[in-house]
Amino acid sequence: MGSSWKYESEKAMIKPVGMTVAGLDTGNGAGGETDLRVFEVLGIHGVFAITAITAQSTKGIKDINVVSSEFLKKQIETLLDDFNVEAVKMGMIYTKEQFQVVNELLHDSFLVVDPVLYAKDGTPLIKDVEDYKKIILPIAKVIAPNIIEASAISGIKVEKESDVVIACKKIRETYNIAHVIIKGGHSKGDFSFDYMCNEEGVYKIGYHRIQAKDTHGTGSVFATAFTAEYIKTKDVKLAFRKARDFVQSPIEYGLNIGKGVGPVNVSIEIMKKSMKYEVVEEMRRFAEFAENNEKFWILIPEVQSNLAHSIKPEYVRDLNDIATFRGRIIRRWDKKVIVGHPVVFGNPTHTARMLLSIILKGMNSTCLMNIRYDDKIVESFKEIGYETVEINRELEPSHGEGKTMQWIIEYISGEYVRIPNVIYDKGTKGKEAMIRFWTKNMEEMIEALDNLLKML
Ligand SMILES: Nc1ncnc2c1ncn2[C@@H]1O[C@H](COP(=O)(O)OP(=O)(O)O)[C@@H](O)[C@H]1O
Ligand SMILES: Cc1ncc(COP(=O)(O)O)c(N)n1
Repeated sequence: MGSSWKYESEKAMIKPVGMTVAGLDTGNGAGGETDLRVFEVLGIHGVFAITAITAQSTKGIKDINVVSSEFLKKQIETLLDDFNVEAVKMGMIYTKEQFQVVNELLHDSFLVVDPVLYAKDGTPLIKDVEDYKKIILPIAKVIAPNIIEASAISGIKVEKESDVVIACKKIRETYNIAHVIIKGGHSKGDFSFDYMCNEEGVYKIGYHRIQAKDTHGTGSVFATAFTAEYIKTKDVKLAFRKARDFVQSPIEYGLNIGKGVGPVNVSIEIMKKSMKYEVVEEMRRFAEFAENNEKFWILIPEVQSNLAHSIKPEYVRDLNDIATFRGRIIRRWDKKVIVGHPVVFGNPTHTARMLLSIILKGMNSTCLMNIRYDDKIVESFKEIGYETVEINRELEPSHGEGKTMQWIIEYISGEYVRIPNVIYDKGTKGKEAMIRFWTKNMEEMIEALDNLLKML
């Protein structure tokens, strides 16, 4: 090694390439630059031929500067000359001359068309609509209108489920498009249903409709995710399923930025994954602390302990965002403490449930451990400066397994503005007395327990 080491360039990476032909949204909520982010998140190298620059924010479109058809042609030719473009997503495209360029250069491509007739604020994003229908639609392999666009393209007013299927079939037959997807974001009901119809039949996918304000870009994200998944699998049905699944979290975690309709949160899932990795690392650090501290066994009750640790509280939605040790934290006969790896998310333990309830009450909490009940331990927590609260388990109504932790937190939050960090009960028939201790982060958890153990 040493000076003889050299960079192994043979290991250079490759990625499939997808193209977006779209407008630029200066507010980065929809349009081509959002498509590039979707491609990136889904493992595709995105390239972008730009049709128009919109002066746009969450408040809407103020102006449009159309790129000449000659320059659009230059861009697409330049990209096709160099990259192996496996599929093309098309969003905003404005003039008849631009349609002709696309027809000339991309008629053989796997073209996924998002017919963005109007932006959310009502601004037309396609000027020469009749020419668009004649020139662009017949070369599309897939088209993905929302119900308003589907009505305009098919001439059938799409309101009920049966209208969707009729419009789907009519668009398919009129323009000879292999796969027509009608998106249900603008319809009503508890579920947002999307339909795809092709030669083989009609497929319907429904996800819970999220009561969301910040939905700018849903259509761009769906069509680009579809294109990316098609590039990876070459399977239209699978791409439809995966794209639909992909848009749900970005809508759920929509960004409340700007004064209008905020953008959807494209990178939320990779962000959550990287937060989960940090959680795993911190759990490992905790395990080392617990196994190496000679007095740690003092804290472990008969039922054994566990530590629940979550990603940042504002990102927590359910138990899947909270980790625990699958094998708990165990005190052996010889007082040795063993941490039962692995770290798992979504395990419905008491500690995870209680942490979730505390987080959902708005506390800035990410760690919770259950600790053996002992007067001395409670007193030591007080001495360190933590607020404590005693719960009388006799007051608990009968509500079956799995509800106790939620009940405890409901009960406390009825009495306290801020949920105390130390919550204990002296047990009841068949239930061991227990202390539950939460902190804002792992740093604080380890420091507090270290100090506590020095006092015992
Ligand atoms: N409030 C919502 N809850 C869940 N899914 C939604 C919601 N709004 C839109 N979607 C989904 O987002 C995708 C884009 O749909 P839509 O909003 O109809 O498109 P567009 O942005 O073109 O108007 C579809 O898969 C649709 O089901
Ligand atoms: C450049 C550009 N392309 C597409 C849309 C549609 O997006 P939405 O339907 O979310 O407004 C947009 N507003 N701007």
